[in-house]
Amino acid sequence: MRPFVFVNVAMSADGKISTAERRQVRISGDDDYSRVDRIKAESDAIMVGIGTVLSDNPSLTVKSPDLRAWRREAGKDEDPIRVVVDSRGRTPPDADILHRGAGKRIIAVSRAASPETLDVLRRYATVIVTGDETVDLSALLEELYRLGVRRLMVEGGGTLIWALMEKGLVDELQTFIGNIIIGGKDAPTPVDGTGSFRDEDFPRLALIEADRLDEGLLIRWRVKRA
Ligand SMILES: NC(=O)C1=CN([C@@H]2O[C@H](COP(=O)(O)OP(=O)(O)OC[C@H]3O[C@@H](n4cnc5c(N)ncnc54)[C@H](O)[C@@H]3O)[C@@H](O)[C@H]2O)C=CC1
Ligand SMILES: Nc1nc(O)c(N)c(N[C@@H]2O[C@H](COP(=O)(O)O)[C@@H](O)[C@H]2O)n1
Repeated sequence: MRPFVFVNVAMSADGKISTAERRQVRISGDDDYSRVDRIKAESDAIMVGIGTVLSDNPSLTVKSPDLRAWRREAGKDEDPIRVVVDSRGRTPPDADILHRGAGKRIIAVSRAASPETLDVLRRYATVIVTGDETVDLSALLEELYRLGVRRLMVEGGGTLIWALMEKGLVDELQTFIGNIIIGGKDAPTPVDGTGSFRDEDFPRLALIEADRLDEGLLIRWRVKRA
C-alpha cells in the first residue's frame, strides 16, 4: 500500500520551473501561494528532492497561522511531515527544512550514503535507508504509508517528479502556469530526468479542472492507469 501522491508545481508560460542556473523564481501570485499553503496543510507529508533543498533551501512549512491552528486543533503537528529524497545524504545540517517549523522530518537515503553522514543527519531527522545507489521510491512510499501517511504532496523538482512518474507512482498533477517567461533550454521543467519512456508508456492524463487564478491558470490532471 502507498499514499495518494499528488505533484504540485508552478511553471512559467514557457514551461520552466526555475532558471537554468536553478535560481528560484516567483511564478505564483498571492492566490496561488494561498492555495499551495492550503493543500500543504491538508497533506500528511510533503516531499522534495535534494536538488530542491540545495538550490532553494525551502522550509516547506505551512505559512498561514489559521491553517497552523486548524492542524493543531485536529491533533496534528502544525506542519506536515517533511521528506527529503537524498540518496547520498547531502542535506546540509543547517538546512531550513530541518530547523524551521514543527513536526517530523524524514531524510530518505540509499545504501550508498556513508554511515558518518547518516550519524549527523540522525540528530535532526528520521533516516530511512532504501535502494542501493538511489532511493527506492516504491519502498519509501510503502514505508511512509506504514507511518500513517495517506496523502503525500510532492513539490519537486523535475528529477524527482520524473522518477515518480516513470514508476507510475503519481496519482494527480496540479500545475500552476504563471504569467512570466523564464526561457533557457537548460532551465528545469516539471518533469525532467531522462524522459526515456517508450511510446506506449507515456503517462496519459485526464483533465479534472482548469481555472483562472491570479494572472495565470491552475490545471489539475489525474494520471490514468495503464
Ligand atoms: N516552481 C516550482 O514549483 C518548483 C521548482 N523547483 C526547482 O527545481 C530545481 C531542482 O530540481 P532538480 O535539480 O531536478 O532536483 P530534485 O529536487 O528533483 O532532486 C533530485 C535529486 O534527488 C535525488 N534522488 C534520490 N533518489 C532518487 C530517485 N530514486 N530518483 C530521482 N532522484 C533521486 C538525486 O540526488 C537527484 O539528483 C530547482 O531549480 C528548484 O528551484 C523545485 C520545486 C518546485
Ligand atoms: N507554488 C510555488 N510557486 C512558485 O512561484 C515557486 N517558486 C514555488 N517554489 C517552491 O516553493 C518552495 C519554497 O518553499 P518555502 O517557502 O521555503 O516553504 C521552493 O523550494 C519550491 O519547491 N512554488
